[in-house]
Amino acid sequence: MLRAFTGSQVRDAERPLLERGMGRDLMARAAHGLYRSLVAELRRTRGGLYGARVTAVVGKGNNGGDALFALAELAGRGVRTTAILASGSAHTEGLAAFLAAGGRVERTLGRADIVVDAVLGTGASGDYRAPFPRPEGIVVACDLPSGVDADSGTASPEVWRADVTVTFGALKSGLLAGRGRALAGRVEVIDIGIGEYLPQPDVYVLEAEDVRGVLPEPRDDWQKYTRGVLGVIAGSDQYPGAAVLTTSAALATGVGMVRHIAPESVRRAVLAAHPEVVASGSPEGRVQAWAVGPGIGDDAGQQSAFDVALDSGLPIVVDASGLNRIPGPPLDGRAVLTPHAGELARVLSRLGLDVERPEVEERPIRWARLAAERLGATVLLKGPATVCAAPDGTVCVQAVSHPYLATAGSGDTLTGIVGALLATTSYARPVHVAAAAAMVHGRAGRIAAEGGPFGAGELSAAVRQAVAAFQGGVPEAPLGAAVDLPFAGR
Ligand SMILES: NC(=O)C1=CN([C@@H]2O[C@H](COP(=O)(O)OP(=O)(O)OC[C@H]3O[C@@H](n4cnc5c(N)ncnc54)[C@H](O)[C@@H]3O)[C@@H](O)[C@H]2O)[C@@H](O)CC1
Ligand SMILES: Nc1ncnc2c1ncn2[C@@H]1O[C@H](COP(=O)(O)OP(=O)(O)O)[C@@H](O)[C@H]1O
Repeated sequence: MLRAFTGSQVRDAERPLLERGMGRDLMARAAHGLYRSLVAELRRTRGGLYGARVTAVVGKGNNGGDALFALAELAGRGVRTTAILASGSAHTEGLAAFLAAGGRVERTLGRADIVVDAVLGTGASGDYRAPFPRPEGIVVACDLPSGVDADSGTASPEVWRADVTVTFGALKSGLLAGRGRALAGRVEVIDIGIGEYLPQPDVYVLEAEDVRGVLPEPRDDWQKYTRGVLGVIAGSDQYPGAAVLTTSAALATGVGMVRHIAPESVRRAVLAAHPEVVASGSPEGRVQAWAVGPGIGDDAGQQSAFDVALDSGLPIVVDASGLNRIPGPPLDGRAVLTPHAGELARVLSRLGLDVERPEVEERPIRWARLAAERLGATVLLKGPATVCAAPDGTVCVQAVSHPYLATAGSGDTLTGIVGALLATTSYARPVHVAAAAAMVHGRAGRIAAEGGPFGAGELSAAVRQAVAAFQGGVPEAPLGAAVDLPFAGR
């Protein structure tokens, strides 16, 4: 599991070392890490350092200092380096090292293979105005894209989109969610030796092996009931397709049985697609978990089935119109709610918090965490990155996804995946179940996208492949020191 921290958590972790006079060492490690990333980027894009030009736009703080020392190292390798002092002054020692190594200070952005954005890092406050429009070529952000808030991921309008962000000490929460995620590009974390001073993380990111730990491992002694039965309350005469999508996804994720509750016409549609489903008009028979809400609209029978499911005290995932029917807090700790930003804004408004969809999109971690704490349930907030928050404040952010997932019915698929995992993994925490489900869904989206755009009806086939890939332990992306945040800003 990767761990991410707020900007102030990282600054607090640096403090004991700064007090011991190690500030220069920390900056040297950060600068050397940035230098190495720039070398790798130059090798990747132009085959080597010979004849390369790198420009840094630097602010007056330590963020600019990091970049000046990094460029001094590059200059020592023969790279032509220029710096633009965005606020007229710069970190004194950094500038001296840069000039001594042959770097030049300019006023305008000329041609460069890479432009380093080092105006502001964790010391940013208030609105930021970039000194120039974003250059066309490769931008590498030093610690954070200047103007991105390290905690929330909110960003001033003019922030440059980075191709790569080289961040120091630890992954920052603001690079995982909100606009910060889209602006950061690929994120590389440089260890500067503050690990032992870091507190409890602000946010976690599940990796492939964590997802494997949540997925049930096939066992010889399984039988369909012990493996896990999922009750699905989905679909109505108005929205029959949602029931097909939810049950398809649950079956593809793997369950002992799906019991489906819906009006007759919907049951017929589900049975035509999946004859193995056990269907009835009202909740009956035992289940280990419930998936409730997709396509139930205002169907009175489905709504009272929902009440039965809620009263059962079993693990439950609630989506779509089901979210309008959740009772006030506290909910059962095993409940998982799966709103998108608009739905979460409505849920929060019912709790007396006046918030609109754009605010939720801007600070997804904050609002998901607040909703989970207030409701006493796990909240899975959907969007380009999926934020899963537990009532105790634990948050997981999963960014493996594909923009083609933004298609009608893709959320119904996710509900089926969450439901299947709730029914079959009694040992995992709901917040980890939710995050693992988001990973399966996101990876399925990527697999499906290999063949071009798709409708949600085609997603379940890819869900099976995603589950198989996680069970086989195939890493999705270079996770660990480098965090791949796919499609960010592209
Ligand atoms: N603290 C440390 O020991 C280390 C810090 N490091 C680097 O230092 C950075 C933090 O350095 P600083 O605390 O000097 O802060 P920054 O370099 O992020 O910027 C602070 C300066 O920018 C100004 N400023 C703030 N918001 C602004 C805005 N919206 N528009 C214009 N100017 C604004 C401030 O007045 C201040 O002078 C980190 O991001 C990281 O890059 C690294 O060198 C590792 C070690
Ligand atoms: N831009 C995007 N990039 C990647 N995934 C997205 C994006 N937008 C939405 N998603 C994902 O697609 C799904 C959409 O769910 P939802 O909005 O509930 O759709 P529906 O209600 O039509 O089923 C969610 O899992 C969400 O995280």
